[in-house]
Amino acid sequence: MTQKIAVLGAGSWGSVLANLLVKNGNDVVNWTNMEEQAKELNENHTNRAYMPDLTYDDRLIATTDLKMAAQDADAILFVVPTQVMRLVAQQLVDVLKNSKQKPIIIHASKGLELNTHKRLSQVLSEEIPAEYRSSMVVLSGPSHAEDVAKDDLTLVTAASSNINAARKVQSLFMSEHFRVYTNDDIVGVEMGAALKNVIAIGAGALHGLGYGDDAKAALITRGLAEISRLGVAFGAKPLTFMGLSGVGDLIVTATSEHSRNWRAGNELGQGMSLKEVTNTMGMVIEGVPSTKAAYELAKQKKIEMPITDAIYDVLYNDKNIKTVINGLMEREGKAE
Ligand SMILES: NC(=O)C1=CN([C@@H]2O[C@H](COP(=O)(O)OP(=O)(O)OC[C@H]3O[C@@H](n4cnc5c(N)ncnc54)[C@H](OP(=O)(O)O)[C@@H]3O)[C@@H](O)[C@H]2O)C=CC1
Ligand SMILES: O=C(CO)COP(=O)(O)O
Repeated sequence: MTQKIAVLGAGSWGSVLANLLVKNGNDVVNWTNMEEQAKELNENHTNRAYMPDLTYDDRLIATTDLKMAAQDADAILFVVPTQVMRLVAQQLVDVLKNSKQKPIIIHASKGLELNTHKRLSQVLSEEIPAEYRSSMVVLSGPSHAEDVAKDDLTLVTAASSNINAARKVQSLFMSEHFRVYTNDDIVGVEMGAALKNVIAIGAGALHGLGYGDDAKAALITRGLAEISRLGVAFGAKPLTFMGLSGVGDLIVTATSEHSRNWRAGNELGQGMSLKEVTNTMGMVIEGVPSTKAAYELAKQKKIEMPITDAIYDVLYNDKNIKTVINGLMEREGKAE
């Protein structure tokens, strides 16, 4: 049965997921806060600032009217940057109060909220009262908008404590190019998603400085150990970090030139300042705020995260990258 789906956020990932959902036969409205962007998507079927090479399906409708997008929707997919998720959820509540049904709330963003350190499903649950939603599902995994836009092959995870809701989301997104697994560990999936961006900045920096494959493999492996340690301290299942939303997403983000986090690290490694990097990226670099949130969470829980500490020092204390790498290598010998 055709489902009415609102996709909130029309950046690279939001617009490409909206396009996928349309191609899967759903009625999809993509909400953006920019009039010009909605007009471009509706009239030219392009979104040049974010996905310059893609022509979108002409059945995709874009709007700046949140009520038109989300009222009476079967599912609402949030794909806005982490730090504005709460704001957008607050805007949505009035629309939901007047809706005839309770939608499934899904998000596909990756990060931790600054100050509260909360996961995004926690933020959404706090802002959207349970009486206005049916369930909460997280979509995550190794998935670059650039690859999905080309109908390359992508495999992700739909995580929820409500397995029926995860299955419903699985069926909404599955296509011959896009395969979805279900998972019941929402904590592990969200922690893996947020923390891999931190390690990807480090991997990009190693590349920018000219380090070789051994160094990158070591960073990814020891980075995964840190991600798992912090995630497990918050109740995640250790095995989740071995799956698509864990090591899978870490591999793609820490090695792909499509990754904004990897590219940010690469530019830092080549000597650009963080300000220059963020000003020129034109898209959200989630790993920057998530590094701060992860650093503070680790301190709170007394979890040892030397790589995260080192990346925090580079981003927030203006430390030299080579100096922090030397510091990591000179730590006392340990058992793996
Ligand atoms: N790109 C990808 O391949 C993937 C991204 N993700 C995740 O998806 C999330 C979104 O990323 P992505 O699409 O890449 O980001 P982009 O930077 O491409 O797009 C984000 C969009 O959100 C808009 N936005 C910012 N603030 C608001 C607001 N208050 N209300 C409405 N819209 C707003 C931005 O507008 P403006 O530019 O004007 O600020 C922009 O259009 C991130 O958490 C990311 O980690 C996950 C998997 C893959
Ligand atoms: O999450 C992603 C790939 O799975 C996208 O990562 P970037 O935000 O670094 O581009």
